[in-house]
Amino acid sequence: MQVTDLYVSAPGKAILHGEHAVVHGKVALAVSLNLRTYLRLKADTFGKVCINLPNIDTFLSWDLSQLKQLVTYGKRDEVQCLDAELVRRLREFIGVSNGSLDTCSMANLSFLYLYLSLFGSGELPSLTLTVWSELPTGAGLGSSAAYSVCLAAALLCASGAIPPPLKEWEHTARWCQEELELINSWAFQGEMIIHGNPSGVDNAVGTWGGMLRFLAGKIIPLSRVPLLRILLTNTKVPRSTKVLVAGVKDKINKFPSIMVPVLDSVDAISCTCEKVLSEMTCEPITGEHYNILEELIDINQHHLNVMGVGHPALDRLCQVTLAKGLHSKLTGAGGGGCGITLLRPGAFYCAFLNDYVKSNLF
Ligand SMILES: Nc1ncnc2c1ncn2[C@@H]1O[C@H](COP(=O)(O)OP(=O)(O)O)[C@@H](O)[C@H]1O
Ligand SMILES: C[C@@](O)(CCOP(=O)(O)O)CC(=O)O
Ligand SMILES: [Mg+2]
Repeated sequence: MQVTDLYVSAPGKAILHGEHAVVHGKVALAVSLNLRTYLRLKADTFGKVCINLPNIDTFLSWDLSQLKQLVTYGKRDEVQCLDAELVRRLREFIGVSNGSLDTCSMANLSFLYLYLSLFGSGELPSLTLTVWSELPTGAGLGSSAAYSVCLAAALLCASGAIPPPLKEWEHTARWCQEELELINSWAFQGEMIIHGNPSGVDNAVGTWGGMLRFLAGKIIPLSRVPLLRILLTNTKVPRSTKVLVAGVKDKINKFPSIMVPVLDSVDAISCTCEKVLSEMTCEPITGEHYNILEELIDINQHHLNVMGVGHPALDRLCQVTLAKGLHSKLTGAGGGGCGITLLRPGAFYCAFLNDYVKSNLF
């Protein structure tokens, strides 16, 4: 089977409010970043599938004849849950245990899962896939989702399920809503392999971009939002979303009467933030709007510490920025990774920021 060469890309994201709580059915507000993951798919004739992942030093290839033995059915259309048997066979094939957090194994597993699910036991195409990113891997900016969205979009195009992103005579093109939903649902499968129990907010931002409200799988684009200046700081402390999400679940199971109100409070923070943002688009922006946004950031950061996903490096970010009157919280899964700091309009902060924050700025 011959496929056509193509390029796709997907953005990373920052969660303003609602990380972790969103996994348990609460509201999250998230926005796409101008840091993207890019994928190039090239057709080959060597009877192999090759994957080049320079960000994680992974360059691998598999013979199509080996891969064919792993599937026993046709293309999968049902994309609500993972095919546990295929995951088990793939784990055995690449030699990775169920509890493994190895970056490279997770990236390979999600790629092979999507490739084999989308092409099935029919004719498997020989291709080389190269994926590279401007996003830091494993730092809370949704690199796993941007990776999964790129894989899903490229492999769906290659399998003919959706049209190619650009035709020769077009300068820009858009997939229709139905096609984007298909990309999103397959990207969610990739996230399930990497995260274990994702909410779906990251792959939704990776697929649609912009700012959105996410609640239990329901995606509402927020088109009327004020321009906010947000500083991203990477503590460079490595962590795994999968481990952090599982830790929060354990805590909820252990102390339901203590943790459920915390999740409800995060939900209320997201809703209040959404309301303030909407007010800021229809009335003159005042210092009071910023005061509320800053208080919400502080309260949420405390809640995230209660959930057990803080880190001394994130505390340091909060202290250093607060000394300059700025408010910060972690973004994404926490445990290290990145934090966001809200900047007020019209001020030049950079010169005042401590070396700790300056050296970790994007
Ligand atoms: N550019 C990339 N190339 C290959 N794999 C990637 C890339 N970006 C992310 N991944 C996969 O996503 C995992 C990180 O996901 P996660 O822990 O959720 O962090 P993040 O906050 O960046 O999404 C990596 O271990 C890797 O398997
Ligand atoms: C913690 C969580 O809310 C966001 C995780 O984001 P990231 O993988 O750390 O970029 C998990 C999820 O929503 O699936
Ligand atoms: Mg992730």
